[in-house]
Amino acid sequence: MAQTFGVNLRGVIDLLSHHLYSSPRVYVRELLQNSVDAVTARRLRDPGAPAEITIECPEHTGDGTLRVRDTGVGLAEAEVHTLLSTLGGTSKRDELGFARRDFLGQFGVGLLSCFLVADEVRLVSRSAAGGPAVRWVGRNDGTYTVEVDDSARAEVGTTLVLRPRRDCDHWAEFAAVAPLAAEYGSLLPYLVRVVGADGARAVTGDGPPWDRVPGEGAADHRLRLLEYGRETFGFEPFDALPLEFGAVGLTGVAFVLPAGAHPGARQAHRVYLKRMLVGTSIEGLLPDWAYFVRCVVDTSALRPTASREALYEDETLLAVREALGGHVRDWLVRLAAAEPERAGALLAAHHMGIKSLALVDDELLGLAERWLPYETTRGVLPLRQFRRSHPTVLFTPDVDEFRQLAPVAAAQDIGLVNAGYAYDTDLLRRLAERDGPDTARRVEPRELLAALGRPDDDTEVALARALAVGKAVLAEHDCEATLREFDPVSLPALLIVDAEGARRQDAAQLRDTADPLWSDLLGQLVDDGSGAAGRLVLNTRNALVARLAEVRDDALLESAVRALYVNALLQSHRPLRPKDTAALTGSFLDLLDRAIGR
Ligand SMILES: Nc1ncnc2c1ncn2[C@@H]1O[C@H](COP(=O)(O)OP(=O)(O)OP(=O)(O)O)[C@@H](O)[C@H]1O
Repeated sequence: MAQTFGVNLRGVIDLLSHHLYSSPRVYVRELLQNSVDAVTARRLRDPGAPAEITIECPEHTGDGTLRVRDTGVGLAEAEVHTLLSTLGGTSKRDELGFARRDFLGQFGVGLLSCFLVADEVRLVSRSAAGGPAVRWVGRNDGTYTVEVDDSARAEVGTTLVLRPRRDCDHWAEFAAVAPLAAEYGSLLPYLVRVVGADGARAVTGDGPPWDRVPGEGAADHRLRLLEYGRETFGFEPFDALPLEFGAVGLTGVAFVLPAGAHPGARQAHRVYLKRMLVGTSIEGLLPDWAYFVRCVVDTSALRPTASREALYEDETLLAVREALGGHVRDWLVRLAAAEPERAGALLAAHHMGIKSLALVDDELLGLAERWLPYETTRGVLPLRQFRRSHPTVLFTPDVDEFRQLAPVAAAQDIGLVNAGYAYDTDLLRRLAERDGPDTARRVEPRELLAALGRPDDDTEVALARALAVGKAVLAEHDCEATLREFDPVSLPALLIVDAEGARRQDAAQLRDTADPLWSDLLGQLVDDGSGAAGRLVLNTRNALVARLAEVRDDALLESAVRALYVNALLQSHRPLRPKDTAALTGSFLDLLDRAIGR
């Protein structure tokens, strides 16, 4: 026979009240929300009914309690049992169990948040549907009492009373409650007042601050939005984009950050659901690439999690995210057309997000090409400008490789673009897909070698000996020496290592240190390749290299070639292997010794 689960009430209440919510502060929100929903329910039947919610703090009540009074729909005796005293019991779901769109609550647990600050909650209520007034007392051990007392309350509505535990006194004080009520409820459509020792303070105002007030011009509205953004987020917005999506009942405003935000920075949006604040650092409202935009929105379509501290990740949230992302993107495209200079500055400030979007969006690809600055051999330029002088964009997918090759490439008038930062290589590949394979191509280091001139025969003969000695020395480093004449003359040697060669070098290094099993495997990798991994290109235009022709002492030649090799290796920013470090120390000390000894 099927049996039903037993429930440890105290445990469940403790779980829901203490572990669902992140802070006791939310009890203000939950009580406010219940009163708002009660007023809404009453007004659905009687649009002219009063709509007032008053929170009276202990400074006003004088007996240490906090009271929340509303002119809502009230509860009859039977409802007190089924709704108020039943965990998960709620009047805010329809027959099919779906949350009703008019109401803020839906889970039937919010009232338990009172037990974050009090052990007992009292309530008196009179239902708009008629019947006598009722008193209810609920305790955190899961017990409650109900009594009908028609004299308890004359008007329709509800008053909830709680006496904070001694350690929670401060949560009920006016100084805590008024700011909390204002934070959560300032946009609520009914009058909400908090009463302290000095009288009442209304926390609700004129509705969403982003709404255009009657008679307000577009320019004034914009200035007001910018001011609101400044106050809310503490930065001077680059721009403010009004948001309005009727389909998901969303209104609000998006603020664009002025300077570069970190792409990994958390998106922190201020989100209201049906005019009640959900949180000030809600994530996931915009696509990741739009990390430089912060929104304040109110929506009726999104769902909160049970704690009401985050948004439920559902289809609607996906649709909202896509719609908001599209809006920001369209704004960017419009800005680029109307105010190109401004757009350029903005794109440069947020290039990471724009680049990631450009990978999947042709229009943004165009903007990125036109505006985003790239490091090139002709200086820092947008790609479109670079392409005017170099129809084929040759790029290096690695920053170090660019640093090493750029001076030589520039001197030969070969245009090179540094595509070593995030998204750059993929972006250039997308350009090539869009405009044809000749648009952009990864430069092969050996290609650069082919562009460097060969020295004349006399120079080759004069340096043949140095080259022969160098060959033996460099073989230890899996490198070959070659003579070329090129600019800049100040550069004695250039080390060209292709990716495949570098891989073999790494494998060889590992093989020397790895255990036998790996050594075998790595050995195959190393043996697969043909020829040396690197090429030390000696610049015959350089005076030092030219003077190697006069050196007769082989030991000195060896040290000189070693020193040139290590110097070129350091310039390429590649890591030094142990034998490279040994070559650096050995050649340096030998040359120093010779210099001092002379
Ligand atoms: N001030 C009030 N006036 C009238 N009815 C109320 C009041 N407060 C609570 N209730 C009734 O008690 C029920 C349970 O309230 P509770 O706050 O626990 O959950 P909820 O508001 O339905 O959902 P949620 O957990 O999402 O807040 C409500 O659905 C409502 O019917």
